[in-house]
Order: sequence, then C-alpha cells, then structure tokens
Amino acid sequence: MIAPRILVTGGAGYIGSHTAKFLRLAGIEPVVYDNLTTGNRSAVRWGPFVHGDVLDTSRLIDVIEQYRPIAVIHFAASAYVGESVADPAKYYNNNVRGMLSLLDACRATRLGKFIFSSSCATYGIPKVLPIDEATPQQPINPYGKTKLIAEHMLADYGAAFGLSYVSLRYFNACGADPEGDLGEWHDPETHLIPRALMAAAGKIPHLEVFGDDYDTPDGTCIRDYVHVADLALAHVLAYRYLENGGGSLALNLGTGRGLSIKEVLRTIGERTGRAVPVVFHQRRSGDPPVLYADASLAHRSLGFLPQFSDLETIVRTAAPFFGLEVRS
Ligand SMILES: O=c1ccn([C@@H]2O[C@H](COP(=O)(O)OP(=O)(O)O[C@H]3OC[C@@H](O)[C@H](O)[C@H]3O)[C@@H](O)[C@H]2O)c(=O)[nH]1
Repeated sequence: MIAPRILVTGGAGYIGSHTAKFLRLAGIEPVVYDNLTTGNRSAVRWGPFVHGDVLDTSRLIDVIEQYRPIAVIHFAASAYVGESVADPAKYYNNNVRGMLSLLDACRATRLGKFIFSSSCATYGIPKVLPIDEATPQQPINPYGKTKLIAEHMLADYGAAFGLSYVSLRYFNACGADPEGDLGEWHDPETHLIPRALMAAAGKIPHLEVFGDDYDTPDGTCIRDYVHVADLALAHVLAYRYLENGGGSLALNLGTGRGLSIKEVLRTIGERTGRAVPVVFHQRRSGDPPVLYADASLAHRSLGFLPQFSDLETIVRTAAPFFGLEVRS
C-alpha cells in the first residue's frame, strides 16, 4: 500500500524537518517543498524533496497535482523578530503573500486540510497569564502581525472554500531530535538556548543577556520552552484530528511552565559542567517580560502532552550539536 502523503512547506527547516521525521514514523510520507534560503537540504531525509518557493503558486499546484497529498503543513516563512522590524517587506512578502499563494494552490487543487505554523508572537504583551487562546492577539512586531494576518486568511479561506485547519501557536521551540538525527541550525542563531550552548562551548565569547531588571523573581525574562519533538508530534496529532473530522481550531503549544533566563543558564551549567559566560545587556526592544501558555485546549482536542520538554531533556538533546557532553 502506498503511504499517504502530506505536503510540508519549509520542511528543510528546524521544526519542519523534525515534523517530517515524525510524520514518517506515523506512516505518512512527507513531501518537502522548500526554497533552502534558511532550510538545510541535509535535513530532508524522510521523503521526496522539491526545491521551490511558496510564492510560486503554479509550481505549488503542479507539485500538489503530482503528489496528491491529503493535507499541507505550512512552515515556510521568515521568523526573526528583530529582522521583521528592520525589513517588514520581507515578512509581508514571505509570510502573507506566501500564505495567499499556498491557499490559492489549495483552493485550485481542492486540498482541504491545512496545518499552520503560528506563534505566541501573535499575542504581543498579554495582560493575563497564562495565555489561553481567548487572549487578545495584539502583536507588537511585524513578524507577529504577519502570522496573525495569515491566521485570519486561513480562517476566511476555510469558511469560504470548506478548508479545515489547525493553527498551532508555538511558544519557544528548542531542543533537538532525541535520537540525534536532527539539530537546531539557524544562521544567524539568535535564540537563547543555542546561543547559551555556543557560549558554554567557547564558540562565542559570551552570551548577552538582554535585561536583568524585569519585574520577575530574578529580573530576567520568562518563557515557555517547548521541545521541538513535542511540537513535531503535535502536527501528527493535528492531522489525525482533521482526518477524524475535527473542526477548525487555533491551539497553543507550550508546557504551561515559565522559566527565567537564569534558570535556563543554571541547568545548562549543571548538565554540561561548563558555566555559561554571560554579559548583561540592556533590554532587547519588543521582548515581553513573561510569556507562558495555557495549553489545555491542545491537550483536550489533540491529546497533546509534552514528553520531552523538561529542561534537562532539552539541554541533553541540544548540547551534542554544539560539541558539548552532558552529564547523566
Ligand atoms: O542571546 C540572547 C537571546 C535571547 N535572550 C533572551 O531570551 C529570551 C528568549 O529569546 P529567544 O530569542 O530565544 O526567543 P523569543 O522569546 O524572542 O521568540 C521566539 O519565540 C516566539 C517565536 O515566534 C519566535 O520566532 C522566536 O524568536 C528573551 O527574553 C530574550 O531577550 C537573551 O537574553 N540573549
């Protein structure tokens, strides 16, 4: 029997490649469609690869007609908050026009199931914590705005053309494949945990900590760090949910637990035996002080329950990619 296929745009990227592996493990063939501007060809190992851009609607239509996927998972996007402030055109182009192009391709080919990579950045600075899906979405940077616009586009196309969808709002993705097949490769790398590991490994002189004067218990920002393998599995669960006739939804994917930067650095130091060299800097503009999810809706509707998102597992799986050994 031929395995069912899912089109995975951006499947050569960090969360996309992990998801492709989990799809394969679930008996689904991921057809990766990626322009390789930020993705890695070597991360495409679980199904066919098509080199293409999401802005190219006719090519998307050809690929969908060729492979006949039963659903699409859309990761392909630009995802640096700071860059989105400096170069909003890139974000409106890739994330909004890209979404429009893909939705038009789905409409033309009657591809009716869609899973979308959204972000906690769509919430901005929440007034109430934890953040549930009813929290007002008031993004404070162009990246978050483009993800929110794309969510609206998906909802409107869904209502008009009978497309069912799940928008997944990730909190802070981190960690690496528990079997060591895939890591986190961003260039440039801006995220806290990989940069802290780079500093611990001596690959950069130190980690800059952006602000220790926040109104939090230790003065540093608090985030909800969720392991990429837990996110990857959530996409498989989201597909199963749609396959079983589930209605369109937007869901938070986090752990419900907030960790401060200092807590993260302490665990990295303990696990690797190398203290992270740190220089305290002023706050980074646009950083909300505290973000953590109420992910109970994802638990109720998909059965989402993080298994890898404790900080020890995050560090243990990510550290080897930076040449660090981890104490058991
Ligand atoms: O070098 C660094 C990097 C980050 N940080 C801090 O660590 C915390 C986490 O920052 P990260 O850059 O890893 O992640 P962010 O919380 O900014 O956003 C992340 O999560 C939401 C996603 O949608 C975004 O794409 C992703 O960037 C912030 O408080 C940030 O200021 C540092 O102190 N130093």
